[in-house]
Amino acid sequence: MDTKRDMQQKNPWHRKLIVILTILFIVGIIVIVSTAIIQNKPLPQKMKYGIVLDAGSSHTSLYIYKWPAEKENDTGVVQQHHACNVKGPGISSYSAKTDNAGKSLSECMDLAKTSIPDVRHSETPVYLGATAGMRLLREQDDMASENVLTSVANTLRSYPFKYEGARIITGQEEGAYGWITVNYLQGNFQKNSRFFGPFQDTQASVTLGALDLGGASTQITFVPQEEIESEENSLHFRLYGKDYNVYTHSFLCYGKDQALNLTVAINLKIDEPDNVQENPCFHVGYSKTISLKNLYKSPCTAKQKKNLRMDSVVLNGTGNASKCRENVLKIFNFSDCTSSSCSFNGIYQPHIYGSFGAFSAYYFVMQFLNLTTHHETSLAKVKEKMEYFCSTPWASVKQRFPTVKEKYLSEYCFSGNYIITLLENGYSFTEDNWNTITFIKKIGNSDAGWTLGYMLNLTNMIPAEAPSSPPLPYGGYVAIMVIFSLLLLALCTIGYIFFGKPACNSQKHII
Ligand SMILES: Nc1nc2c(ncn2[C@@H]2O[C@H](COP(=O)(O)OP(=O)(O)OP(=O)(O)O)[C@@H](O)[C@H]2O)c(=O)[nH]1
Ligand SMILES: [Ca+2]
Repeated sequence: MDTKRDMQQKNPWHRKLIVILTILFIVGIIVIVSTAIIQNKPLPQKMKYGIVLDAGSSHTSLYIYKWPAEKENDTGVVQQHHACNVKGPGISSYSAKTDNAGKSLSECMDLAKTSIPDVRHSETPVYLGATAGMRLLREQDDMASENVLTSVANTLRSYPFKYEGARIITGQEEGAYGWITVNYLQGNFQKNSRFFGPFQDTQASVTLGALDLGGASTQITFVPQEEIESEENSLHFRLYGKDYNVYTHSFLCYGKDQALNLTVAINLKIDEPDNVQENPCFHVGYSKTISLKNLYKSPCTAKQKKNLRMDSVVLNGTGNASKCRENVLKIFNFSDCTSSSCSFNGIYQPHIYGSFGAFSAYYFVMQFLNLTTHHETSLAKVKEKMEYFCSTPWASVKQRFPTVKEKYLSEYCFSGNYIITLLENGYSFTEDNWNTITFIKKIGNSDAGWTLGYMLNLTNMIPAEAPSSPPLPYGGYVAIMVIFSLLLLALCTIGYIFFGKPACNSQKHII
């Protein structure tokens, strides 16, 4: 009995109960904290997908984008998942056999079907946007352009995706969406764009201008320092709570393929001896016969049509970069400016301002010519390199680059000189601001181009206002939970030490 009483005095039942309760309490806290942490841990994310087909003048590309479903409106979350180059020419080349335009897309569309999970197919939007090649075909033959669009639409509808339309986008849209793409990918809209009470800065963040050089048209888009004078070149955006006034212009016929045709046509002399044109934009030893029917077929060159007795002309390269630029310059008209400043052909352009990203053919050409590292390459150096490259005989060029497609290789001399002329004489870039241009293909994993901006806009993924509060990052959440539970534990221990013991003692007395 004494031993039992001793035991009871040493280890009274309520003391045991307190210990058990404390253990249960601590275990409970651990369970609650762990559950809360696990619940808040980003679960395997549900991804959404979108498909955009860029039906350009020279070829069609299909882009698949993906983004986490819950973060739809955060900037910078949409990424390129996959890209596919359609075999064959652009859809406008199928004007005589319009059924084949749709068929040409099947291979890439089949690929899209396998690269997007089946369960997502029905909710995945698919858009086709056609650019300058189709704008020209519509000018030439409205019916044929309609038939081509019907053909591609029928093919797209035959897939399990959510068909959202096939249309010719305007040059203004092409410029605008290219600008949105590069700035979205650069994260420029995100910078300082969260909404913190009434003090949000509505001043637009610094953005990157967009230079796009296609086969049939070219776009320039940027936020100028001065006010934009012409409404038709002006875009107003409110993105993430900031206002942007953007200048854009698309020059139809000034893509590099149409510009080459235009340069040949303008420099063609009626009394060309033996139907031969000495052409400084091609290498010495290079010779190419072009049919005049083809040359004048496009609305871009139709106005240049001369009364020639011959059917074709032979272009014989003379390989001279500065003479090439003199020839190219003739396709630009620098008179007839009715605004305070113009680029060319009487088109208003504010002064060049800020930094630029130049993509598409700007990149293909400058990358091949090794002229993309502009920080070391001045405009004078670029011209010097062009002089050397163009004067290299065609046989040597071919020998040096045996794997490069002959069509591309033969045109780099023209293309490089065209790019210099367009940027320097057309848009008024100078030696001083040449280094503000970066030649880019991709930003992160995504290609620079208008397609991403087009999809972001059509799926309403860029909100006008900034998200109201920054979400707590996962790490921060874990830290807060741990600190909170440690505090609770400390309080518990203190409580037990100060109040638990006297309570035990007093109970001891009672018993
Ligand atoms: N060197 C080189 N040239 C290319 C390559 N891909 C396309 N091009 C050429 O670059 C020019 C522009 O190509 P894109 O930007 O695809 O033009 P596009 O979208 O078809 O034409 P637009 O409808 O005017 O935008 C065309 O003359 C193409 O033939 C490439 O990989 N290397
Ligand atoms: Ca293009």
